[in-house]
Amino acid sequence: MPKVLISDKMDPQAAQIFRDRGVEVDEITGLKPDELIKIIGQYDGLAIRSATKVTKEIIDAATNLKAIGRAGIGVDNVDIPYASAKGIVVMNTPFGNSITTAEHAIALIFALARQLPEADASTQAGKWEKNRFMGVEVTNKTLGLIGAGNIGSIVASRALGLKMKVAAYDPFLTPERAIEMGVEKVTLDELLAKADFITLHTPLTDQTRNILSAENLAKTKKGVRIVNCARGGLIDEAALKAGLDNGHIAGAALDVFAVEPATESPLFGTPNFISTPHLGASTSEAQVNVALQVAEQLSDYLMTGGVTNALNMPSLSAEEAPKVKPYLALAEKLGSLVGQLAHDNLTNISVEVEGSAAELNIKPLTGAVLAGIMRRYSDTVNMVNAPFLAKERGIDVREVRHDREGDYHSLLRVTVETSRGARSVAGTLFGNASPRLVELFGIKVEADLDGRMLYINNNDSPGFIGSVGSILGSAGINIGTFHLGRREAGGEAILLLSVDEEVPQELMRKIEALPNVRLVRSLKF
Ligand SMILES: NC(=O)C1=CN([C@@H]2O[C@H](COP(=O)(O)OP(=O)(O)OC[C@H]3O[C@@H](n4cnc5c(N)ncnc54)[C@H](O)[C@@H]3O)[C@@H](O)[C@H]2O)C=CC1
Ligand SMILES: O=C(O)C(=O)COP(=O)(O)O
Repeated sequence: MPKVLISDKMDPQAAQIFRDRGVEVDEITGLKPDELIKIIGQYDGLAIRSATKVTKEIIDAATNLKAIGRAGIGVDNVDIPYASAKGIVVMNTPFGNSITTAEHAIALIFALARQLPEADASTQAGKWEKNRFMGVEVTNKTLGLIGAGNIGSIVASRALGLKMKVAAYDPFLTPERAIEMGVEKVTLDELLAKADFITLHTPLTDQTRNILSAENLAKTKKGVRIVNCARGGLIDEAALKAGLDNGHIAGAALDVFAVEPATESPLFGTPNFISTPHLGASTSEAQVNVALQVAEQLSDYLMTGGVTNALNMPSLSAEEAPKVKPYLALAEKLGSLVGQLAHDNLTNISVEVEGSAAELNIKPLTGAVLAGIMRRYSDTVNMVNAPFLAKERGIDVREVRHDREGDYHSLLRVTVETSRGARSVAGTLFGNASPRLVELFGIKVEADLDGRMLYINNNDSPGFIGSVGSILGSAGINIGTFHLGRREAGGEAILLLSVDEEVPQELMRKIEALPNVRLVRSLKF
């Protein structure tokens, strides 16, 4: 039974879903990194929010971990490249808390416009400072939206409802989408120059880090009010403090900080500064959404192989997964066969599907083929990290889907470029379930690729099979299955044998020394 650790505070429905789906679950929150390192090795899945930092050290200790599920959106607390290299799927729940976070941004816009927290504190202190708290209307003001994705779009629609004008800066926002959203697409400098309010809704990346730098804050309109419900690190906090102190910035509201938990900050106590402790996603509705989703996604992956919302792997629905699974096994076996036989540095790999295989999602199949091929470099390779390893090695991967009907109801073909030209292997599923090789380097040969095998490439000649059989037999090596194929009578032939134990080197050399032998290889599946 797979085992999952919930390491951040999550709605209890998450644990219930894991149990209902047959996944064992522990809920231990507030672990320090060294405490997490000690226990993470026993888990197949890890469910987190933003508090758990999944660093290289944690991943190195996570020797059984197959998937990390983020109950929320931002995954900057997970070292995704390292998780990918270790073959761990990283998933998030990209929509579950977006309305809630957008609403928090709108709440902070109003809180700034009317200085609600300070007015509240003053009133409750018995001061009744009616004249101190002069606010501004948001109607007809320009909201500068940095990042117009899921949350940014919801903020824009709410702001338009409040009769604000919305100017959006997002390099990936198309003019058509901007029209559909009812926003003006602008450059960052245009936004800084015209916005009365600025709200940030981008992930934290190398491009967005410090996007509101001291230099950019200086380009803003005097009296600007700034909201950040996205990620700390997008704003230069020291420059923000200076802007508030010198009156250029009329107000700022931060839900997120460069260092969290932010228990101290030069910003604390600054007039017109509002803060909340990373509450953007904290509503009962959003927390139920993300908890249910993450538990379902992780259980699907661990129990059926279904992949949803993964950031480092193609999606595969839970319905599709059982259909694709036998093809994944076939794809991996064909990849492994090619990897073991073509010893060149492979630079071009093509994966072709036809018949019923052509109706499937080809991406996971390609991942499995690559995993099979790359296994000769590393035994920790899997469908998640294989495409990354292939890319790292500069391998060009092509996927081809044929509509044509061939000799088989479905066919998967893997072709690699070698110094001796293109070499290709093909296979099918028997009874829709058992992977079967049907062609090896242009020669028709039907074989199961299982366990230990011996590949012999020879010139077709009488008595050859008998000599191989007697070499193995006299050494007490049992032959399980025997598969033959040849180009034409007397031409190039292939012998694929399954053997019950490893064939020692001296026997391999004996077979190599037989007349008409071109190549002998020991294979393992
Ligand atoms: N405070 C909180 O509790 C929460 C914070 N968030 C954060 O909100 C942020 C936005 O989330 P979503 O809208 O769901 O993400 P999203 O991926 O849907 O949208 C992000 C947008 O940023 C844009 N973008 C990327 N690079 C950019 C750049 N250099 N300049 C301008 N725009 C750029 C993208 O094109 C995309 O449209 C994320 O950082 C997420 O972690 C999300 C949920 C809760
Ligand atoms: O979903 C996100 O990106 C968030 O920032 C929410 O963080 P949280 O789950 O509340 O720790």
